[in-house]
Parts: sequence; C-alpha cells; structure tokens
Amino acid sequence: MQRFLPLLLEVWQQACRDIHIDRSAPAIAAVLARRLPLQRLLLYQLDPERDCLRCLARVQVSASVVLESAGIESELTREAFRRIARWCDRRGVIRGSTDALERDLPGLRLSDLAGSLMAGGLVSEGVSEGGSEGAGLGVVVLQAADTADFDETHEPLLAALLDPLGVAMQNDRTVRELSALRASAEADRTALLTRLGREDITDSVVGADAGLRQVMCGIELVAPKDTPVLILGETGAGKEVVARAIHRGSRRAAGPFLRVNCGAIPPELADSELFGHERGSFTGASMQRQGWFERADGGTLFLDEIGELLPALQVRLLRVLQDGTFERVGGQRQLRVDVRVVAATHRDLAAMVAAGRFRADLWYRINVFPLVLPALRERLEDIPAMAAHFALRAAKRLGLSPQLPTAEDLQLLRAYPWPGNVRELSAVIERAAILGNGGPLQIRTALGVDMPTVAREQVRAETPEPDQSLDDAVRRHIEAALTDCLGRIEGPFGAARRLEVNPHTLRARMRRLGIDWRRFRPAQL
Ligand SMILES: Nc1ncnc2c1ncn2[C@@H]1O[C@H](COP(=O)(O)OP(=O)(O)OP(=O)(O)O)[C@@H](O)[C@H]1O
Repeated sequence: MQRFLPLLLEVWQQACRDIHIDRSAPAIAAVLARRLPLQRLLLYQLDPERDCLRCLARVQVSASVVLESAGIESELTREAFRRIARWCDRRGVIRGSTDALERDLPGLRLSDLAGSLMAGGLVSEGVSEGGSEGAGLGVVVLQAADTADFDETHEPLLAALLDPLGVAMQNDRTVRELSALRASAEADRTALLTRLGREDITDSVVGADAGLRQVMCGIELVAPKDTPVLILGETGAGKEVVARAIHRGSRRAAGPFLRVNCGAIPPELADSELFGHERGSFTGASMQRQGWFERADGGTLFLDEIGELLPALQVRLLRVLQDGTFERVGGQRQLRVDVRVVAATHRDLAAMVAAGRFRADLWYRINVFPLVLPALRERLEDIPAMAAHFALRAAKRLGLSPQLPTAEDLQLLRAYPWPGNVRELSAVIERAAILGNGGPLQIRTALGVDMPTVAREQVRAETPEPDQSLDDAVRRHIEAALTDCLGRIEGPFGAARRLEVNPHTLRARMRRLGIDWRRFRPAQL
C-alpha cells in the first residue's frame, strides 16, 4: 500500500475536486494512466431499487472525455444483482478477458470492450472487508491499452483504488439523492400551494369573527407564551389551521412550523423520526439524520394525532417537554432544543388516560391550555363565509368563472350534518363547482340530495370512514399501485407512471409513510 501512496493521494484529490463522479472521472483516469497501461475507465453503480447496473462514467483516456454510453442501464435478474452486490461487499478484484469477467459477474455487459480487463467492487465508506451485506455500491472496470495486458502486479493497485473510488461513488449518490429530495420537496410545495389555491402559505382563518371567535380569543392569549397547547376537535375541523395561527402569533413566527402525524410514523422508525439518529446506529442509517425536534428548533412542532403516539415515545416526549433535552438514536450527546409543542387529537384523551392507553403525566404536561374546536355543525353561522371562500378558491384553481352559493344552496348546506367538517365542506363545494362547470354551483347534486336513494347508499358504503386519515388513504393507494407493478417505481411499468407522479416524489412519499417497495417484489425476481 505504501508504494501507492503518492498515486492514491492524487486520486483522492481528483475525487474530491468534483462531487459528481462523472465529472471527476476523466481526471482520475488521467492520473491512473501514468501508472497503468490504461485505455478506458468505466464506473457502474448498483441500484437496489431497480435491480440494475447504471453506467455513471465511461472515460476514454486518450480523449479524456466521458463517452456517451454513460447513463445506460442494464437490468439484472435478482440473482445476478445479489451476486454482484455480494462480490462488491467482499471488495472483489478480477483480472481477465471480457468473457472471464462476464462469466464471474453475470449481468456486467462488457461485450464492446476487447482485450485485457480488470474489475473491482466498490462499497460504502467504512465497511470493512467481508462487512455487512447491502453495502455494495458499484463496480469499476479498467480496460488495458490495445498493445498491453494487465498483469498480477496491477491487481494490488486496483485493490488500493477501491477506497477513494468507493467514497467518490458514495458522495455522488448522496448528492443525487439530496438533490432529488430537494426537487421533490419543491414539487410537493408547489403542488400543495396550487391545491390550496394560494401563491404562498399565508393562512386565513374563516370564521375568526363568528363561530371561532372564542377559539381565536384563546389563541391570542396563549400564542405569545411558550406554553404547550392541546387542540381538541373532530377530524377536518381545522386543528392544523389553529396550530398555524398559534405559530404565527408567537415570537417563533419567523422560525419553522413542522407538522408530524403521530399516527403515520412507522413504529420501527419512530424514535429516529422524532429524535434523529447517528450514522451507523442501525442498518440503513448511512448518514446522520436530524429528527423533527431538531428541525423545529426555534419554532413550533405540531404533533397531530397525539393520541396515536406509541407508549415508548410518550416517555421520551415527556422528557423533552420537561427539560428540553434528548439524545439521537445511537448517540451519547445530550441535545437541547428550543421547541414549542402544539398537540392535537380527535380522540377523547381523558378517556384514554383512564383506560391506561395514554400516560397521565404526559397528559398533564400537554393539557396546560386546551383549545376545543367546535364541529362545523355547531357553528352553522360560519357556513356562508366558508362556502363563499371555498367556491372562490375552487373557481380560481379550476380556471372557472367565480360563482357564489345561492340562498337555497346555503339552506341545504346548513341542513347537512358535516361528519367530515370543514374538509368535507371544501370538497363538496369543489365538486359543486366542477359539476357547474362555470355556471351556478351544483350544490344539490354535490351533496347527493338529487341522487336516487340506492345510489346514495352505495356512495355512502364506498366512502372511507371519516376516521381514516389522508395519509392512510394515500398509503393504500400507493400500495395498490406497487402491488400491480410488482414493486417497481420507475419506468414504463412502474408505480410512479401509473400514479402520474414524479418517481422522486413517490419515493419521498413512500419514505415518509414507511412503505418498503421490497414487500411488493415477488421472491423469484
Ligand atoms: N377556519 C378555517 N378557515 C379556512 N379553512 C379552514 C378552516 N378550518 C379548516 N379549514 C380547511 O379545512 C381543511 C381541514 O383542516 P385541518 O387540516 O386544519 O383539519 P384537522 O382538524 O387538522 O384535520 P385532521 O384531524 O384530519 O388532521 C384544510 O384544507 C383547511 O385549510
């Protein structure tokens, strides 16, 4: 190893110069060409989600350019993928002809490369020889010049190169994942704002001067303090709207507002989601991650559906609320954050405490200032303003001329019991606007008043329980698509195409909802 140090140093330097490996590869190849009879350098990345090998860079040394076949993917059978991944995990090195390499690593398509070749397996940084399976990152292939062959003295050199090239590939992968996540977050934000019919998130509380007057008085009193707030109300009544209003009225308004749906956190990741984890603290924790508490530092953390919080997390949450400290999963260091917690639930928490399903000490801690949000049927005076608000919003979003509800429409809306509260009202108005198609709102039809009884019963039977959260509905929808697509996400037969969303957005949503594509892959694939 000692004798390769100057060369390795140069390779490390080139690898660090540009985090995108396809851009650093030509300089790395030029450095290697001074010690090896090198004609081409090829870098392949393993994609475990799609069982394929993707060519990231294919450099011709004489031209020092990345050739066009970079980016091409070869789909592998499950067995071939596993075989190459295991070989990479062992940091394998092979020398021989195209046939020999393809025989030992089936799936690595090298048929257009003639002459003497060497290949080496790349793994994530920090995984020792024979380390955990699944660290395999990719393969580096070197092709000798036409007039020369690689010999056994070249193998130790390639073995020494696996470290810097592995790190370069890991960095490349991380940066790609981060930019994909960022793009999907941006896309989600834009889509959300469009769905809300807003240019930006400037929340308005309809009914602030009428049915919600008392709630607004409570918000005004408590917002400037750092006291925890518990918002109680039926599903869709506007608990998040109230939580945001508290945040806006607090000294933390310029800080982050983060919402966590406690019922949608996958149990095995719950600790890490809330409190973060240190790198390597469990399988799959390839990077350090900040949890929700750290990310909400200086702002407000909205714990929605707090009644669903797992018992173990109830204990940890109590500790953060008491002294503001916690540790990341796998970490020793105590972290201190300045976070105001606003919690919400549609459940009867007092009854859950009495039944032993929610910790009494946590309940006292979060129940310092409860705000009870009345159901929509208890504040019928808000219906005209809300119906007008949602009608104008729907017209804007659908590109239709604005139509307001008539007196007869309002009478119908007041007579309806609204089990789904404001969320349901907003959906009914949007449906009425679509049915009206620019003409008067079709409130009767949208409410199902004109439907024959049989059809109405059928709709009712198919309507999800009001208790089913939006996350549950989205999860079921994604899982159905993954089942049909055998776990594939991208490509013409992938779930993203079927759901008409960007694959990055779908992956981010699956991560958030804790959906693992592998569950949908048939065993033989
Ligand atoms: N007072 C209000 N003014 C304007 N829009 C409202 C109001 N209340 C609720 N909404 C709208 O109704 C929908 C549901 O509100 P929100 O998500 O705050 O309800 P929630 O009680 O938090 O629901 P869940 O219990 O399902 O989490 C949102 O689109 C929200 O913008």
